[in-house]
Amino acid sequence: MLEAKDISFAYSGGRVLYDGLSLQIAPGERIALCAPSGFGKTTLCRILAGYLKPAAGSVMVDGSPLPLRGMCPVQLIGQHPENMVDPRQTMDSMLAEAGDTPSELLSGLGIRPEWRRRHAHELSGGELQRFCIARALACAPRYLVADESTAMFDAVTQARVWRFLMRWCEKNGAGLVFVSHSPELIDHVATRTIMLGAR
Ligand SMILES: Nc1ncnc2c1ncn2[C@@H]1O[C@H](COP(=O)(O)OP(=O)(O)OP(=O)(O)O)[C@@H](O)[C@H]1O
Repeated sequence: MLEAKDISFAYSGGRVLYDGLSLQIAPGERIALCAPSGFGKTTLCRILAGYLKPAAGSVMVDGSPLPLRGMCPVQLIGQHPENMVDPRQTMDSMLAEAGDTPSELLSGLGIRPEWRRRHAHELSGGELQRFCIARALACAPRYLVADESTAMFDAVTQARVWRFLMRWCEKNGAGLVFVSHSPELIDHVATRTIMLGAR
């Protein structure tokens, strides 16, 4: 179980985004996080994956806090892949950090072999995002957090990537938390919806 317990958070000088927020995500669930723009969906995604520390409360996986180092069981796929990679690394060396990347991950995400020798600036946003997704999955996470992660793809690629992600989660018993502004996508993917700010 991925559990956020009594989370409170405000950016320095900003308003309180949550005060005592709790949620639980079971393995195999696919949760859509919904709220109007600016309510703190991205911030919550970053807290759930250990990128931001809440002012109060905790994030636990199966009763243990997220590890301070080593592979995190909650992997974040962000909105801006260029912020998630080291510009000095080729895609192959970036992937190597996650250990061996199974070839079916690369083929399933439509990654072409010739892209692997390139640096981030030599790829389109969508091509780079496929590597970020591959790296996240190669870490064998228990939970995936996808923050508007497919908005840069054309409709066909978006459908292909979601089909792949849903199958991967099902096969590996992983839970998924995702943010999207598309009601169609939420309808298609989510097993449950959480409204941020709902009382
Ligand atoms: N690093 C930061 N420092 C200060 N304030 C921030 C920072 N990042 C985000 N904010 C503010 O925190 C609030 C929540 O931002 P967040 O990106 O989490 O919202 P969101 O619900 O994901 O929005 P959107 O749907 O537009 O992507 C916003 O008002 C934003 O301006």
